[in-house]
Amino acid sequence: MSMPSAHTQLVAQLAEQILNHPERAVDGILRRSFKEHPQMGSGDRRRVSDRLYLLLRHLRRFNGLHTGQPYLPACEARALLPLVQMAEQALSEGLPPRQPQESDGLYYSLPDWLWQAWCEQYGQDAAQMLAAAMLEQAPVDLRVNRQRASREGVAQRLLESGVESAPLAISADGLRLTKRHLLRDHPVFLEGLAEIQDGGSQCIAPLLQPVAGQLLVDFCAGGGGKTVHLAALMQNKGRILALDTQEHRLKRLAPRLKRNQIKMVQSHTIRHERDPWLSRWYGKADGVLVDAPCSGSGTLRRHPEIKWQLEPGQVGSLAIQQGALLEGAAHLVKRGGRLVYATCSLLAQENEEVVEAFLRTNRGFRLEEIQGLGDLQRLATPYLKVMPQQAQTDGFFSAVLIRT
Ligand SMILES: C[S@@+](CC[C@H](N)C(=O)[O-])C[C@H]1O[C@@H](n2cnc3c(N)ncnc32)[C@H](O)[C@@H]1O
Repeated sequence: MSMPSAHTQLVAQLAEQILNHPERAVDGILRRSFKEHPQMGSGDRRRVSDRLYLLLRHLRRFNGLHTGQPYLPACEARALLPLVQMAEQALSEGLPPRQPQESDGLYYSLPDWLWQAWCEQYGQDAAQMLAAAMLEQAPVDLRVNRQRASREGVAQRLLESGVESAPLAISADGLRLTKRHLLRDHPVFLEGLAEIQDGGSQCIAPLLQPVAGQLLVDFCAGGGGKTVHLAALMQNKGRILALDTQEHRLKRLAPRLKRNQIKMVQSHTIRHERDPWLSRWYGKADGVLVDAPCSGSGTLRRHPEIKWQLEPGQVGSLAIQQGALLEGAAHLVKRGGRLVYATCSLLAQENEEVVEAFLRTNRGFRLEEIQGLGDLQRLATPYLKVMPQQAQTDGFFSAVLIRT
C-alpha cells in the first residue's frame, strides 16, 4: 500500500464515523468535516465526497477483493484505508471486472439478507438489474413548479446559465440535469420556479388526484417535498395540513413554502398518529398522504450507507410503525376520499404486506388499481412501483386506498 494522502485518510475517517453512527446524517458529517478543513476548496470537497460515496457503494466488494473474504471490513479508519485506495483507483481506471468467485451479494455489494429478499420478491434477473442500478450515482432531477413556470421555460433558463437538462419521461413536470450541478444558489430554485426532487418522488403527489379547493392532509410531511408538490397541483387553492411528529423537520417547510409563494399550508406537530388533536379532522379530508418513515432501501444510490446500517430486525419494527400510521391517518379520510400510502422502500414487508394487513382489518377501504399513468402504467401492479432500473430514479412504492 502506498503512503495514503491526506484526502485518503480523511475519507477513511469519514467512512468510520458514518458506519459507526447510523443516527447521524451523512450530509451533516460531511458539512462538519468541511468546516473543520477550511483550506479545502470546492474541488477538494468534491473529490473527497466522490471517493467516500464510491467506497460506501462498493464497500463489501472492495473488502472482498482486498481480503478474499466475503465479510464487511472492521469499521475503523485503518482497516478502511486500503479500500479507499481501491475506490480512488476505480475512479480513475473504472471498477475491476467481476471475479469468478464473487457471489451476487458480494459483486453487487449488498448485505446477503437484502439480496435474498430482492431475489424472492422480484426474481433473480430483476434483482440483478435492480442491484446494478443501485450502484449508479443518482442524477439531479427537478420538478418545475407549474404554477409559476413551464418545463420548457425552466429548461431555457438553466441553459442560459450553462446547465443542460432533458425532460423526464416519468413526470410531466420533471427535468433531469445532463451533468451534476449544485442548484441551491441558482435563480430557478431561489425564485421558486423549480424544486430539486427525484423523478420517482414526483410520481407520488399526483396519486391523490389533487383538485383546487380540496382539503388534503400530508400526514408525514417532514421537510415538505410532497407538500409543495400537492400545493402546486391544487393551484395553491384550498387547504393542506402538513403534519409530522418532528418539529425540526416541519421547520424546514417554512422557507420552502415562502420560496414557492404557497399560502394554503398549515403545519402542525402531532405527538403521535392517535394524537387527540387529530379528531377534529376525522372524516373531513378529500385525501390523505402517508409518506411513511421507512428503511429507505429504494434510495441506495443516494444513501449507500443504508446498506451497512440497516438490520433486518429494523424492517419488522418499521412495518409495525407503518401499519399504525396508516390506521391513524385513515380516520381523517372522508367517504369517497383517497388514502395514499407511500414509501421509498423496495421491501414487501414495508409495502404490500402493510397495505394487505390494513385492508384485512379496515373493510371500509378498497384498493384502487392505479390507472392513467401513461408511461408509468407498466409499473402498476395494482400498486405503483417505481424501480430504479426502469426509470433511473429512486425506488418508490405506493398504494391508493379509497374510503367506501
Ligand atoms: C419519509 S419521511 C417524509 C418525507 C416528506 N413527506 C417529504 O416528501 O419530504 C417520513 C416522516 O414521517 C415522520 N413521522 C414519523 N412518525 C410519525 C407519526 N407517528 N406521525 C406523523 N409523522 C411521523 C418522520 O418524522 C418523517 O419526517
